[in-house]
Amino acid sequence: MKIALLGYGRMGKTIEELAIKRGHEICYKTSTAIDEEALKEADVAIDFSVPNAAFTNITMCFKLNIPVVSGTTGWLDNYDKAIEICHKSNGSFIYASNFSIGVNLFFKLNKTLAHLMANQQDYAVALKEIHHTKKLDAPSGTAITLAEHIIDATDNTKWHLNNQDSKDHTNSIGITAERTPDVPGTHTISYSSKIDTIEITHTAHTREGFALGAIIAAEWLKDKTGVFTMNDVLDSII
Ligand SMILES: NC(=O)C1=CN([C@@H]2O[C@H](COP(=O)(O)OP(=O)(O)OC[C@H]3O[C@@H](n4cnc5c(N)ncnc54)[C@H](OP(=O)(O)O)[C@@H]3O)[C@@H](O)[C@H]2O)C=CC1
Ligand SMILES: O=C(O)C1=N[C@H](C(=O)O)C[C@H](O)C1
Repeated sequence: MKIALLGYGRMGKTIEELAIKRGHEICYKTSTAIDEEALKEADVAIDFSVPNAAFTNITMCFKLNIPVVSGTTGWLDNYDKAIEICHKSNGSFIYASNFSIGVNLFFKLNKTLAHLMANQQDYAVALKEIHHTKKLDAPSGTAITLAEHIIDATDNTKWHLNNQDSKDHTNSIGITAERTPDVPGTHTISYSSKIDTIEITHTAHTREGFALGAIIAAEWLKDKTGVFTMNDVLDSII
């Protein structure tokens, strides 16, 4: 498979290494605006760029009819617009806030725990994410996905970033975002009462899990048309 890497930073480089080991070719890589002629050569594009470039990169792939997998976080205000363009141009697209298989299993665990805790009024839920100091967005995309899944199962109606504002936080899940050098990504959900705390944590030891999941998603998407999620990919491989 010929892969174009849109964004050649920490993730782009890790994907390149693993993709070559899986027998793929990196036919194009960029950390700036796309060269359309070069991108046209690709069977699939993988976008791990920056929040303000993701929408342009993704919609360029739709225009050129290249299936695209995106893991870039912090651009989701434009997600619905991207989906509309994808459908109109008969494109192929998967976005995930986290492509790691382990995190996607952790998403399922989080949903199950949220359902169990839904009627336990003595417990307060909280979310914490820790990432490296180079991360541009906070909270992480993964933390937002985890919060959204808890909101779907409980009385909580929104989330907020702790220490950022003093608005009304009734029925809102507080997310603490900590930045520590070199941490690939750690997410914890805790339910605390006066008596005890129930806590689940996913700790990424390296970026390989994110990269491998994105490549598996790209292999899966290559010959399909439509908008998919990582759940669609996992349902077919687990
Ligand atoms: N979904 C998932 O599983 C995961 C998602 N992520 C997300 O992926 C994104 C990238 O993470 P990471 O690799 O660590 O970040 P990096 O900063 O290491 O890489 C981003 C790269 O994108 C480049 N870039 C800037 N503008 C453009 C453009 N217009 N087109 C293409 N590339 C551009 C940057 O170049 P320059 O440095 O010159 O600006 C940089 O090389 C982040 O949003 C992060 O949150 C990360 C890990 C897992
Ligand atoms: O920026 C990162 O590094 C990561 N970003 C993603 C996110 O925002 O959730 C996924 C992973 O946690 C690493």
